[in-house]
Amino acid sequence: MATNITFHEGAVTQDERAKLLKQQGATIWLTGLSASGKSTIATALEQHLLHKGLHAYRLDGDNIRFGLNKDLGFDPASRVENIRRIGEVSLLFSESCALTVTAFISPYVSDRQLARELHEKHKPGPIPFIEVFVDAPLSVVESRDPKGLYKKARAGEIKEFTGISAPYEAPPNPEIHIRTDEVDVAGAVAQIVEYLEKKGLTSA
Ligand SMILES: Nc1ncnc2c1ncn2[C@@H]1O[C@H](COP(=O)(O)OS(=O)(=O)O)[C@@H](OP(=O)(O)O)[C@H]1O
Ligand SMILES: Nc1ncnc2c1ncn2[C@@H]1O[C@H](COP(=O)(O)OP(=O)(O)O)[C@@H](O)[C@H]1O
Repeated sequence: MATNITFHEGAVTQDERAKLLKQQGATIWLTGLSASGKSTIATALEQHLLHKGLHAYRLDGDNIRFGLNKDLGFDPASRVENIRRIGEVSLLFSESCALTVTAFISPYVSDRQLARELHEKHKPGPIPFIEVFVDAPLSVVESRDPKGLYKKARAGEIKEFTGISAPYEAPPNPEIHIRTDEVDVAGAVAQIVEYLEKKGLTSA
């Protein structure tokens, strides 16, 4: 038996897509030093949103630096290109109405600003870009050192390591500022979810 297809005129608009999927997309852009808690918070946030029935998707080193961006290292030009591509990919996911959570150091203000502009100047309408500063002092992240990278960086075994021998430019005006040396993971996720709720981004 032939499948009955209903044809609709023209290409789907952003508003139609959001109505059909009962969800608006947004990019939740986590930035911070290595071991500040980006991946831990992004994973917990993704879980929370999915269990609320929302389409959430996390982009982090595991699915980007080992795939799309496996040609890139950690010199300044590579980091710029890394963040440029991630900005483009997160825009596509958010355009498809996902709540997209990115977890990259993204050390330069100018690159995060370019990612923001890509979302805010999006045609036919802006896509929310929410910058989240995942913040903890260097002394704290260095004492966490879950992968032993700070130790290696101090020993000179890793060159251009963020916070030790490469710069990290803190966001001067993030939408959300989380101090992970003061709040636990649940508290951090709650801070982001409250913001999303206030902006009407969590009502499926
Ligand atoms: N030189 C140097 N500097 C910083 N980080 C390094 C470096 N070499 C490897 N790593 C590991 O790569 C992770 C950071 O990748 P990102 O894509 O987030 O970096 S960036 O945004 O392009 O700066 C980072 O992971 P996280 O600890 O999850 O942040 C490190 O594990
Ligand atoms: N409040 C917190 N939020 C997130 N992670 C925390 C917090 N307190 C301690 N941690 C720990 O800090 C480490 C952060 O590692 P990770 O999430 O991989 O950071 P990043 O992705 O920024 O490199 C984890 O071992 C995590 O359990």
